[in-house]
Amino acid sequence: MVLETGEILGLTGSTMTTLMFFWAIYKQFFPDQLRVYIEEYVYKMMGWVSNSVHIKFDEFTGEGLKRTGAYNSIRNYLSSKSTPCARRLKANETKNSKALVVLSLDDHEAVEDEFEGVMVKWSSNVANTANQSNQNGNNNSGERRYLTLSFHEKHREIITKSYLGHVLSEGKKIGLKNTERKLYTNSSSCYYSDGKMWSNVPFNHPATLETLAMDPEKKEEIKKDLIKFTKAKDYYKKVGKPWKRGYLLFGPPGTGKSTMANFLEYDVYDLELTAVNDNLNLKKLLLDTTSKSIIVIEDIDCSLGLAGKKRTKNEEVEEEDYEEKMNTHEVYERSKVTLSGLLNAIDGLWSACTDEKIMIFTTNFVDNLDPALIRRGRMDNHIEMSYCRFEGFKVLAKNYLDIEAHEFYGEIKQCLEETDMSPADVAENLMRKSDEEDADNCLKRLIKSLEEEKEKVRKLAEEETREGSEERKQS
Ligand SMILES: Nc1ncnc2c1ncn2[C@@H]1O[C@H](COP(=O)(O)OP(=O)(O)OP(=O)(O)O)[C@@H](O)[C@H]1O
Repeated sequence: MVLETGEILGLTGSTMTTLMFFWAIYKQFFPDQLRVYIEEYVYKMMGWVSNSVHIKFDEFTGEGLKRTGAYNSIRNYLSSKSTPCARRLKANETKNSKALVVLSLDDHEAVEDEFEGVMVKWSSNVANTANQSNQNGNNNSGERRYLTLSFHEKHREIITKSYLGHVLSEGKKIGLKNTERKLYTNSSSCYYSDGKMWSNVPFNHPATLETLAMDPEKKEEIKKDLIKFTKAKDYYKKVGKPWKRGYLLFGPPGTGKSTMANFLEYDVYDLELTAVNDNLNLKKLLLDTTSKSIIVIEDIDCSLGLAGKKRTKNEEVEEEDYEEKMNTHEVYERSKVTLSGLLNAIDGLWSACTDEKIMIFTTNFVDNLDPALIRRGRMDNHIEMSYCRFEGFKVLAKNYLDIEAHEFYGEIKQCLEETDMSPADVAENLMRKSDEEDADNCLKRLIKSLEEEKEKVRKLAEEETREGSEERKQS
């Protein structure tokens, strides 16, 4: 029997009407709670008759209070997969995000993904749970969202052992990239009024490794070292070391030591040691930092007082005496963090509690530091930030004046070799004082300033020689 087109359309129409009728009855007469059970049961039955495996990821934890980290990571991962191809996306306004809205898979929408030649399907689902709500207000309409991963039974091993780990770690990375970076600071009262140990502000430092004036080879080395570290999770695990790296940046003021903390897209914890009450609080503060973060302790020689410095015999005795008094609460006026407290905090057991930590210590006087503090393993990489030389100057001229060559470059090169000027001072001279000021003027100002500096040093040296010879005469 061959059906005419009209008959086919009629048949389809009446089937659709019947289905819609039953659907309306089902929705109207079955209580929400019962519908959830029925839907889950049907879902299970489908699993029995097909070869597919389904894994469900709920949006909220069992108590319904907190969105699960896994759900967030998967949502981020799927956002990157679905944005270019899914037909229906949802725009979510999220706190602390760089973008105004973050796109994700809309409810009842699905997207396919491929991993090592295996195809999987992700779908975004909603179940009605009228009486369940949570305190976040995100789910107060009584809807429970979940993501379902479906794949063929024969790929169970690769999916559970490799694919899921891949999705979670990629999603976490995407989340971090999308999140606004923060700069954290600690306070002397230990806890802020909101009960937190750190307060934070959005951190949008414009400096990058590219804009930093320093020897290009050294810059490349640092870049490679940082990138190697960020990818070395498995290596650190294999050799049994916590995944952390310490950098000691030393050199004169204004050479970019503090700015260096900016070179990974990580949150920065600017730890003010003088505001830390004691060793215990230092540990608590460090435990309260997140993974993938940079902890900066500036001017470590000044922050720790005597404790961080190389000591003479007398000073060692004084220090022991001080520590004893400190334990009996007799002195309060100095930073109460001791050298051993700091060493413990850097590489004690706590340091294995969170992953991917970078510690940066800066100092103007590296020779003053106790060798225990800066030994390799604690401070893995010692980087000298030095005065501005010609290569560094070229970077600054490009940044500040948009020029790559100039007739004054020869003269400037020579001056920079004969004079020690910090990149901060060179940059200050190159900064246009008005919109109209041209590059020639800025470069002339720099040359004048370099000449003056050279003259100052020459006079100082002369004076010192004179004083030396007078002393010799007298003795
Ligand atoms: N190497 C550099 N390249 C580009 N700009 C620099 C460099 N060094 C310093 N500057 C400029 O000088 C400012 C101060 O630099 P920064 O605070 O990083 O120096 P520092 O070495 O930490 O100084 P201090 O020892 O006094 O803390 C920076 O904001 C930046 O504008």
